[in-house]
Amino acid sequence: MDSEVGPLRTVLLHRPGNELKRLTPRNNDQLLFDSIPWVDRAQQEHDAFAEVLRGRGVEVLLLTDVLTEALADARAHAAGVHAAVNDLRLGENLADSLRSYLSRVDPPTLTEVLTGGMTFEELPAAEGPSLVRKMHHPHDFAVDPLPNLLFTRDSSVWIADRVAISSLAMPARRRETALLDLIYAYHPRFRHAARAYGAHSAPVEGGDVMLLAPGVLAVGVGERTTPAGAESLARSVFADDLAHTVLAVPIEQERATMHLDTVCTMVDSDAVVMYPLARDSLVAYPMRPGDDGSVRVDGPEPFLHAAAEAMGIEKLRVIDTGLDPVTAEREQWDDGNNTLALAPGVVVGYERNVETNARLEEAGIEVLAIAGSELGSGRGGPRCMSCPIVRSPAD
Ligand SMILES: NC(=O)NCCC[C@H](N)C(=O)O
Repeated sequence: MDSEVGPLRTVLLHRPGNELKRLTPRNNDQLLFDSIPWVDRAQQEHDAFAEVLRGRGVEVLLLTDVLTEALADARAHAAGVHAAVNDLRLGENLADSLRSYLSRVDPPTLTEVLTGGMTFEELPAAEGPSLVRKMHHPHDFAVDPLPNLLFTRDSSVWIADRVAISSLAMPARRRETALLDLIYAYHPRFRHAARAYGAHSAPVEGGDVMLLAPGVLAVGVGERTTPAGAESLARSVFADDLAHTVLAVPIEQERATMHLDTVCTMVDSDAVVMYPLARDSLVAYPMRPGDDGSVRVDGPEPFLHAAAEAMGIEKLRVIDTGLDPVTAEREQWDDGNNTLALAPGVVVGYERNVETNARLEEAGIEVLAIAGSELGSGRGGPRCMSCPIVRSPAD
């Protein structure tokens, strides 16, 4: 897979489950949601999203299915138990008894605990007294839920035939990495996939990584991906000969622009949709392989110019969303720029971004509009909710 827009063949999604039912007004900020989603409706919206993809011939893999399949391997099961139990939170005794309980549950039950978490009152009955159990509120989490699994884009990234497990920046998301690691290490379909980059390196999140063209990557650097993360990703893809240029693109360190794909996504082989305010201000630091495994850095220079040059095209077209600043800001917040390309010139977008979608259509881009009133409460659109695994070449 070497582009953002080549016909999408296989994608990894996560149908939201019980982990969303754990969100309350007290924990939603920490768990990176802006409101409390209506879970049944979020599931309906997600099912409709998956149907749109299947209707266009895309094979949809669901994260809980592949996780459960992977957990059938005893080594994966042990790794899953290890990932669920936090000794520092539970203390030695409770941690041991939870480990011993989980090591006996079947794969679907372990998947449920790993994704939906477990509260202290849901812990298996205790054998002896435990200060930890006594002093925690019954609704405290013994195992944290992972509501942001929904955004499969961020936790792993396929570059050519290699998979990079992200190193996630926010504490609420860090354990996602362990689940993806387990899927790619033990699922029969993936266990031979070669790795790029690594989960224990400096933070890089998939929403910041864009495959602009074969051999050319852009990496947003801001609230999530750090300069060190972008540099080591570049080093890793250069060493594996997966890219000749990586553009590090600084973005505002704010919630509204947490990833590069919140302000810019590709809609055609030579075109992007971009938040109007970013259009003239985005810059790039081009990185190229230097001598002896070093990374050469140039710039900063205007992003659009650096991207076109690295892609070997005359110009990277920006679809003019022509919006007034208030509409632009509203639709950016609602993931108007966060489209998922199914093929060159065909994208999925949230229906609520009426103006952005209209401008895309006027520019000849087909927009498959989906409902996202509940899905969007975690601040992510169709690109965030999808991890492409296989795309055909764009041309
Ligand atoms: N690529 C993306 O922009 N993903 C959206 C992630 C939203 C999630 N609530 C987060 O804050 O990480």
